[in-house]
Amino acid sequence: MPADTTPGAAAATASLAGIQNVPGVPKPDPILVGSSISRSFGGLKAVDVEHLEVQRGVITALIGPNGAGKTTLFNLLTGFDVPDSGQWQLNGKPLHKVPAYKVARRGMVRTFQLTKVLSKLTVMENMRLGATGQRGEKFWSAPFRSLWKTQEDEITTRAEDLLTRFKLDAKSEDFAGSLSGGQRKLLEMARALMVDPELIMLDEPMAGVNPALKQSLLGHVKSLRDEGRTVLFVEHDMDMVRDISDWVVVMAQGTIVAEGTPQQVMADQAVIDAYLGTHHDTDISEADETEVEAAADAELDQEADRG
Ligand SMILES: Nc1ncnc2c1ncn2[C@@H]1O[C@H](COP(=O)(O)OP(=O)(O)OP(=O)(O)O)[C@@H](O)[C@H]1O
Repeated sequence: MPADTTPGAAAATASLAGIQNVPGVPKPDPILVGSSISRSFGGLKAVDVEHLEVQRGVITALIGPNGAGKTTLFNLLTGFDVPDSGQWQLNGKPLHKVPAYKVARRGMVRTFQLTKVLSKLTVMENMRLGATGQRGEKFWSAPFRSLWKTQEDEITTRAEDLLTRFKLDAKSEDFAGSLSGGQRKLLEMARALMVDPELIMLDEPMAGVNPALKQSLLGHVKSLRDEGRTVLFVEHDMDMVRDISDWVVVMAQGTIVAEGTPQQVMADQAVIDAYLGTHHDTDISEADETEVEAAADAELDQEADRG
């Protein structure tokens, strides 16, 4: 795999140098800090995170087997669900009990595993909706109409620029429902950028994306880091995790069981244990594959010897 030579990659690696690979480890410049975050559904503790810090300006992957609590943690952090306990801060400001639209205004937005683009609205209308929560609605009254108009123009220009960047400008007036799965993911990412977030959280950005668009999506995620944004993403596609993440956090049964660089994490026994015994549709590492192949070869050799 070619080395990542994007401008943000070297800075991200440098900012993480020397950090211990242990769950909950403090970071030198965390944009997001959370403690004692828990959420149960009936008798099941879906999330039970003691401590988590997300380093600013880097791409962090959140991985773990199905049902580990990754999406639930995303929902809690972004105000789409309410925890049983816990607190967390964005840039040092508490976000606990802050509703989702206000979380977005403060600079943290998320996308969804199943895209939430509105099929019966055009691509442009979806983009404009991404900007709601800005000043517009308050400024509708007559004395402020010209200010409102200025803001509307700014929103349109920003939407057009983002659609061009994500190569969706030709589809601006198409219904979002006519887009492919990958294009919807791009639209969701572009829409999230309407509020100019500092921290963008992507829930399974590669799910349902065809191979041709995958590279383009990876490039877009890296470009977010190049702009100085922080990215936290949930993903099962281990190639993507290996390819673009600077840091990896591993969840299993609601807790964080490992943290580290992709190389450290893929070699971590706790991670391998977390994945074993749980149905999962992706491999863990090439090293594992080699080990499995070697074991199979040895077994065949034994069979041959016996035969
Ligand atoms: N609204 C809910 N009601 C009841 N149980 C829920 C609810 N949401 C999540 N859970 C349960 O909480 C646990 C964690 O689910 P969650 O979706 O957060 O896991 P995940 O790590 O994102 O999994 P996946 O990788 O499959 O998306 C699972 O056992 C799930 O069934």
